Amino acid sequence: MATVKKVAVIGSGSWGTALAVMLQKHGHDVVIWSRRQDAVEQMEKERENKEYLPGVLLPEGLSFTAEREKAVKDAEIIILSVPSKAVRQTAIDFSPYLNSNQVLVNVAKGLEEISLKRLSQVIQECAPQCQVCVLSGPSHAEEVAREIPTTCLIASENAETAKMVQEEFMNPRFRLYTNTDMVGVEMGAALKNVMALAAGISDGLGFGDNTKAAIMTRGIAEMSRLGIEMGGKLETFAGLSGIGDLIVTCTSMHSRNRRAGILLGKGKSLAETLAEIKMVVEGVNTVQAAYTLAKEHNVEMPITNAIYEVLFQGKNAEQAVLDLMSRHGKAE
Ligand SMILES: NC(=O)C1=CN([C@@H]2O[C@H](COP(=O)(O)OP(=O)(O)OC[C@H]3O[C@@H](n4cnc5c(N)ncnc54)[C@H](OP(=O)(O)O)[C@@H]3O)[C@@H](O)[C@H]2O)C=CC1
Ligand SMILES: O=C(CO)COP(=O)(O)O
Repeated sequence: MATVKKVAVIGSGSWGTALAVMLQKHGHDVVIWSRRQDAVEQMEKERENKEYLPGVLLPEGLSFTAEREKAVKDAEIIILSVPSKAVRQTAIDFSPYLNSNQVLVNVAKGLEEISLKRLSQVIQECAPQCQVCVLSGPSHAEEVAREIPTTCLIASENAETAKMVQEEFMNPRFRLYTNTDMVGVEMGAALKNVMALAAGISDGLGFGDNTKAAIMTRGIAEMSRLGIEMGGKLETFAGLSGIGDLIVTCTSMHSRNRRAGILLGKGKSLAETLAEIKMVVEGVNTVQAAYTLAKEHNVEMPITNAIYEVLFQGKNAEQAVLDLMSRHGKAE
C-alpha cells in the first residue's frame, strides 16, 4: 500500500513535470527542482510549465525550488529527470546532499557518450551512497500528465527497492512492473530512440507502414543483439522497456525522436531539426554511443549504422534506406 512519501524531482522538463503532477495528485508530497530560478517563478505563479508541458495544471501542493539542498532534504525518493548528457554533473552536484536512505530513480533514457556507460552506472559512481533504480517503458509525458492509462517498469538490482517504488508510484492510471535486468532495461530504453529517429526519417521521406514495421522488427532484433551481448536478457527486449517503448516512440507524434526524424527525412539539417524540436532528442547522442558499442562488441547493427551515417557523415537519407534494402540476402 502506498504511503505519503516526500518525493523530489530533479529537472523540470516535460517528463519530470508529468511525473511530479501524477505523484502529487496521487497523494505524495512533491517538489520540483529546476536549475533556473525564472522557471521556478513561472511555474509557481502560473501553475503551468509553459515551456515543457503546456496545458497541464500543476496541482495544489506541488512546490518548486532552484536550491539543491532544499529540494532533496528529507526526500525519500528522488527522481532524476535531466537529459542523459547532464546526468553525471547533476549527480555530482547533488551528491553532497544525498544519504543512504534515499532511493534515486533515473528516468532519463540514453548512454553516456564518452564512457559508453549506462546511466545507472554513472549515477552509482557519483552518488554511491544511494540506491539506484530506473523507470522505463512506453510513457509520453503529455499522456501521463493527463492520466491516460500507462504501464512502465521499475528496475533495480535490489528487488526490494524496486518493489518499494512500485508500491508507492502505482495507481489505477499508472501501472508498474518490477525488473532486475538493469542492462536489458537501460539498453532497450536508450536504443529505441535510435529506431524512432529511423522511423521518423522513413515517415519524412514519405515511406509507408510496411517500412515502419520493418524498422521496428529489424530494430528490436539489433537492439537485443547488442543488449544480450552486454549482459541483458532477451525477454526484457520483448517487454515494456524494449518492444513496448519502441512501439510508442516509433508511432507517436508526441515522440521528440520521431518528430526529429521526420524533419531530417524532409531534408532539414541536424542543427535545424534540433532547433525546431527544442526539447531533448536523446537518439542523437545515443546513436554515437551505440555505433561505437556495436563495433566494440562486434555486433551487426545496420539500422544504427545507417542513422549514424545520415546524422554525422552527411549520407543522403533515401540512399541509406536503399543501401539497407540492398544488403546481401539473409535468413531471418
Ligand atoms: N518527455 C517524455 O515523454 C519522456 C522523456 N524521457 C526521458 O527523460 C529525460 C528528460 O527528458 P524531457 O523531460 O523530455 O526533456 P525536456 O527537453 O522536456 O527538458 C529537459 C529539462 O532538463 C533540464 N536540463 C537540461 N540540461 C540540464 C543540466 N545540465 N542541468 C540541469 N538541468 C538540465 C532543462 O532545463 P532548462 O530549461 O534550464 O534547459 C529542462 O528542464 C530524457 O532522457 C528523455 O529521454 C523518458 C520518458 C518520457
Ligand atoms: O521515452 C519516451 C516515451 O516512452 C519519450 O520518447 P521521446 O523522447 O522520443 O519523446
